[in-house]
Amino acid sequence: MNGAANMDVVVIGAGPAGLLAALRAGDLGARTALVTRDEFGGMAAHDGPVPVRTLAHAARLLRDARQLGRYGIEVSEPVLDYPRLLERVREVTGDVRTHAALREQVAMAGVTVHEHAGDAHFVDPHTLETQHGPRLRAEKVILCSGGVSRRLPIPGFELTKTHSDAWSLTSVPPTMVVVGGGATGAQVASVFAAFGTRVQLFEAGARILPTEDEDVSAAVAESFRQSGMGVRESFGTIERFEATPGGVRMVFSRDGVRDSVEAALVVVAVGWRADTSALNLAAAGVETDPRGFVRVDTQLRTSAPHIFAAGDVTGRLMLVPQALQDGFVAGSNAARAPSISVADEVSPMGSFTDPEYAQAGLTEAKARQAHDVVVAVVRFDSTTRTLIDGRTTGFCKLIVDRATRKLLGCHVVGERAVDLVQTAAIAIAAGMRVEELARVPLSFPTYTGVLGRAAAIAARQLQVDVDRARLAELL
Ligand SMILES: Cc1cc2nc3c(=O)[nH]c(=O)nc-3n(C[C@H](O)[C@H](O)[C@H](O)COP(=O)(O)OP(=O)(O)OC[C@H]3O[C@@H](n4cnc5c(N)ncnc54)[C@H](O)[C@@H]3O)c2cc1C
Ligand SMILES: NC(=O)c1ccc[n+]([C@@H]2O[C@H](COP(=O)([O-])OP(=O)(O)OC[C@H]3O[C@@H](n4cnc5c(N)ncnc54)[C@H](O)[C@@H]3O)[C@@H](O)[C@H]2O)c1
Repeated sequence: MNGAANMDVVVIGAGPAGLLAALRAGDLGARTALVTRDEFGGMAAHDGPVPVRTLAHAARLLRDARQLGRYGIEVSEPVLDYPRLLERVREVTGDVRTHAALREQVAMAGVTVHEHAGDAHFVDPHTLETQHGPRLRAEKVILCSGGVSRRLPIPGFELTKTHSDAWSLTSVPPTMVVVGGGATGAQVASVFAAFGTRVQLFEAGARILPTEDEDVSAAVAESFRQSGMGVRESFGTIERFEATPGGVRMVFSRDGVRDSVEAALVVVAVGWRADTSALNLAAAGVETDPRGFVRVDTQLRTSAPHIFAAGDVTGRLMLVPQALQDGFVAGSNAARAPSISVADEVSPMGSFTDPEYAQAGLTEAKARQAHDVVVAVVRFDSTTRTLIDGRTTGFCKLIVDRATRKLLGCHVVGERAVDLVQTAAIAIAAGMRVEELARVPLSFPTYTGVLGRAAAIAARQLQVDVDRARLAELL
């Protein structure tokens, strides 16, 4: 109709959720089209984890270089050439794009891909138009349009930046205020502090990283402060932003007392909202929840029965592995009668700050709400590998159910926290008892060994397998 190509399934957005949704629908034999505003890979590949992790890697290299003297290696003070670092970021995102296995698989599944199509929007519940691409008629639609930084309705907000502006800076700013101490804000603050920027991190809530275990928030804040970063929690309410000769001033107040802070750059990272403004969801009868995310049921069906949604646009756990799982579920359910649901699986997550932090399973506070728990903590200043590497900041905390002896949660601050926590996630997913984990002869001396030691300490507290567990306590 009206020259529109007829498809069984149209997927909007080629981030991780959209790629998996299109691949799955194509694999199941549905005539599938994938339309995306810009490039294949979405925010994840071009503006999120891949480029930000590249900046974080540069920050790590600087840290490592500054440690060389401790190991008898004399070099001059490292100097960062920011434009060259951005070249490296472009090279990495290009390589990831070229080698993305999903591109080939999507093509092999017979999916028609429309890259750089501009914004897609609904004309009616089954018809979509794109700015630069085709008009499509779809039996089923899967919304995978991701999210964008939340804006604050505050005078002068247009003077502020987001993490995305890192890609267009020509040099490292001398000073920076970061507003919002969640995963994005903490990462931006940590990376630019390592690059030599004097950073002040402002968090409205009582602690930075509010979804992490309380001990993790406290330890990361303490490390940030020790490194010279200003960390202001419960700082009050922002009144306005103003331009100054040297940058931007943020005026805020707390308990009736007005204060201000000024920096060359103010970066705001106060959360993520669904990227739905261009979609004209009203024409399709798709409802959003009070936070503005697309409302879905466990089979990822929206309020319109033939339209599904997956990934960040739903506002559930906003991470790449979850986007991929969502994509699989939505692609399966769109291509055939809805039959599978999103599972409530253990979701390891963490961030590449200095120090790194990561979690799998429940925080201690949440675990205590429903379980009688045993908690074992191993500090990084007492374990062999961390001492060898001179990385003695941090800890590994294991939370175990006293009755079942199963692992409920693992929280790590310190070097390689994100990798260490993966092993805990495997143990949690496998339903291992803590003494079983303590018995695994982990390699020595390793960061994962710290987890073995925490498991051994917990087993001793539970008085199980005490003699064998003692072996792991050497790690
Ligand atoms: C700074 C930062 C760091 C992060 N680090 C990590 C990390 O280390 N690990 C991790 O797991 N997660 C991380 N995340 C989160 C992760 O990037 C997201 O959870 C993930 O990208 C979500 O995938 P998605 O497919 O839902 O959406 P996206 O990756 O956002 O893709 C959505 C795509 O849809 C397109 N689109 C939007 N609207 C339209 C339209 N109307 N028409 C056509 N196309 C449209 C967009 O242009 C985009 O290409 C990070 C996020 C940020 C911001
Ligand atoms: N490494 C990673 O895995 C990674 C990195 C970045 C983002 N992400 C994902 O992206 C999503 C968005 O992350 P985010 O950090 O942008 O948002 P977020 O919602 O996780 O954190 C926003 C922070 O800003 C604070 N805040 C809110 N309003 C404020 C205000 N007016 N002034 C000061 N502070 C205010 C909040 O209390 C919170 O701490 C998260 O779900 C996260 O999982 C993941």
